[in-house]
Amino acid sequence: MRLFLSDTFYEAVLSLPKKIQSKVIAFQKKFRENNASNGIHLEPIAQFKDNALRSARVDDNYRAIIGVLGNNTYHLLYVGTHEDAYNWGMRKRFAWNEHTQSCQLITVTESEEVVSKAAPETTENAFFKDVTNDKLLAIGVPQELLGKVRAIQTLDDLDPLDDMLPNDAYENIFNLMDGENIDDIIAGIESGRAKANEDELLSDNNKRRFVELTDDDELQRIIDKDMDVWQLFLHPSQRKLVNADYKGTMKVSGGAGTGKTVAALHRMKYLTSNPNANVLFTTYTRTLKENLDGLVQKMDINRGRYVLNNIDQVLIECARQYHIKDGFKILDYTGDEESLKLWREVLETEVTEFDEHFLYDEYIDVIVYFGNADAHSYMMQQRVGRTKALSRKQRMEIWKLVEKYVALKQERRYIDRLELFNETTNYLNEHNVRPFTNVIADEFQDFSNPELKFLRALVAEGRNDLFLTGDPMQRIYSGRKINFSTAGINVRGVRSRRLKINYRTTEPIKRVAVSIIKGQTYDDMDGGTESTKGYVSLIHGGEKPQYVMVSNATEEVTQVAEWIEACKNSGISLKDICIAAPSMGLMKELQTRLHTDGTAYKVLKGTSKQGASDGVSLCTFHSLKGLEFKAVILMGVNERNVPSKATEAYPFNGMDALEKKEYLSSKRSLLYVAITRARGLVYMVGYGEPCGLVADLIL
Ligand SMILES: Nc1ncnc2c1ncn2[C@@H]1O[C@H](COP(=O)(O)OP(=O)(O)OP(=O)(O)O)[C@@H](O)[C@H]1O
Repeated sequence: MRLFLSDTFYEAVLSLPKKIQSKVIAFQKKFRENNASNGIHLEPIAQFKDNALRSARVDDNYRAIIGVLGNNTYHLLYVGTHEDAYNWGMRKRFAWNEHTQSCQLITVTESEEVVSKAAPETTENAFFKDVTNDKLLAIGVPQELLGKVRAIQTLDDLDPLDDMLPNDAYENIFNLMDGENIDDIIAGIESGRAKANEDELLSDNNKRRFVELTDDDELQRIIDKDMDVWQLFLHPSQRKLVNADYKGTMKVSGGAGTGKTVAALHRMKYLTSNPNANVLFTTYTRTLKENLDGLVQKMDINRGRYVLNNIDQVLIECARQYHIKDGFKILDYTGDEESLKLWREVLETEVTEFDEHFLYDEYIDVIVYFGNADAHSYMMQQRVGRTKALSRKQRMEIWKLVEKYVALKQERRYIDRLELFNETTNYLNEHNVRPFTNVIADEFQDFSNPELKFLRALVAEGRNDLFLTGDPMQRIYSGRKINFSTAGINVRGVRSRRLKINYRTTEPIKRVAVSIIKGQTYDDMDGGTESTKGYVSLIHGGEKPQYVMVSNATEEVTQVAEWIEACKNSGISLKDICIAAPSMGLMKELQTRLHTDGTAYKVLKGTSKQGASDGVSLCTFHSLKGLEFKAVILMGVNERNVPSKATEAYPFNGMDALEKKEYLSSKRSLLYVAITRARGLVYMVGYGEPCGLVADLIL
């Protein structure tokens, strides 16, 4: 007998009390031993519309719903109280789809008792009037729903079908309506089918929702380890990416919540199955690294085969190991005024039109960024992103000042952060030292070119060298332009893939998030543009995000307090709620209010969490990156803090056209990031001029 566990069953088990979970494990063992035994009561139920579905007895109160395929293959589909399980089973059909080689669950509504097998005539306005039935079947549309699919005219007609259609068919239809070519979709399905002589039940397409329980204790192990759904079930597009060998680098992009980090984690598991592996998993910020720590531990990976660190720590350890700039202090403009001080010192004895800010930026953004080692290379350098044009004479003058600055730094034993990246990269390349066998980097959009070059140098060029995951639409640090080719990383053509299924947010949240970035062009970081097409949300239904404008800060706080109360009343615990604002300063009054109300909270700042661990989280929009919550409340959402257009008011003073464009784009991305952290609810509030990016949400 073969027994499969479905994602729907696993999610249902996880929501049951521990005592019942143990009973489900015991039931599963008994079922495997002898499913015909009296205690199991495996039987069809008269109210079920599908003969392939059976009920089985877990205990007096609980029932499992089992899908039967052929004589000897059973699928655990759902478990719940007697009433809950029957209600579930009454609305489902379970079938093997030969086209996609996967089991499908179709939801039938009350009125769908009799489903027509024949597809009606296609009307003139039908969206799929030029698509043949064969092709619709090939993308997973069940025969019985062909008629309904054929009747679709606009995306709004797809909405009522999202519950009814199997998930894979829904995604494919959405992508088709979003402009994807049907033959490409069919090719994707084809590649997820089992190869000749392989077990069809173990095709990538089927493993997305069904894993085989190969021994009696497997379910127990899965539950005991408190495995998350993403650990067990991978989308075929994720699975294909992570369990493959590549000639070189692979870049994986995708909108927020499309499972890029999950893919990166599974990739690490795959690569560390090699006993000689020494894999680096890195990301830009320390906060993200902290979040990843917990996830990596869940993956049960051999500790000796990987290093998990944020990029700065990798640099520091590498420089220390190879004695690069031993004893030097690292300067960083954002956190340290020291480099500006050094520039001022250089300027004390010079007469020049350039000030320390201009020189600092020119040095870091051009000379260090592009690794100009001498005057000649600087003279020839294209100054991408810099707006002030420079004559040859001015460049010569700057280079002389740079030489003085570099000498002064050397004397004081200082090094700029990005410079240390360059020096360490040069050392690794010159000595052909490659500390890692493979490098995985998450959130690639945050890296700068010197950091990417460093990543390139950490691993020998070749098979499975780099695996980069990220989303150009989430680039929230303006001015940090990257280009893979310039960094020596080849991600052209087949070496770039996109993930499209949003596992995190509901469809209404995703729609608002997409509307924020729609119509914008995003650099794919390799000379092209990133597509914003084909981004399907797996979680259909749910509340539309709300945006409320109030008159002042006090009313804003009152509104937030009301939303917290509403969340609590609908069963969301405080730790699943996050309140974020463009800056922490905007949340002072809220903190006082939370104290008065006795609402527990914690402040997330960098890697630290101060306050009640089970309280509401408070943080800035920036700190929301990489996190996720059931409910996200955003404060301070107005045109001043999150501008949609360039006006001379507010923060634009002194910016040139390019800087304004970059600034606006980074604010857009920031709001996109903030909204997409929510799994279920998004509330926004502000006072003053409404933010143009979401103004249409105001009722
Ligand atoms: N195959 C899967 N099955 C179930 N859940 C998944 C799967 N892949 C991802 N998820 C869930 O979707 C959510 C988003 O995943 P993940 O963080 O990997 O996305 P991401 O693309 O890195 O997101 P972002 O760019 O917004 O940070 C997480 O809750 C994750 O557990």
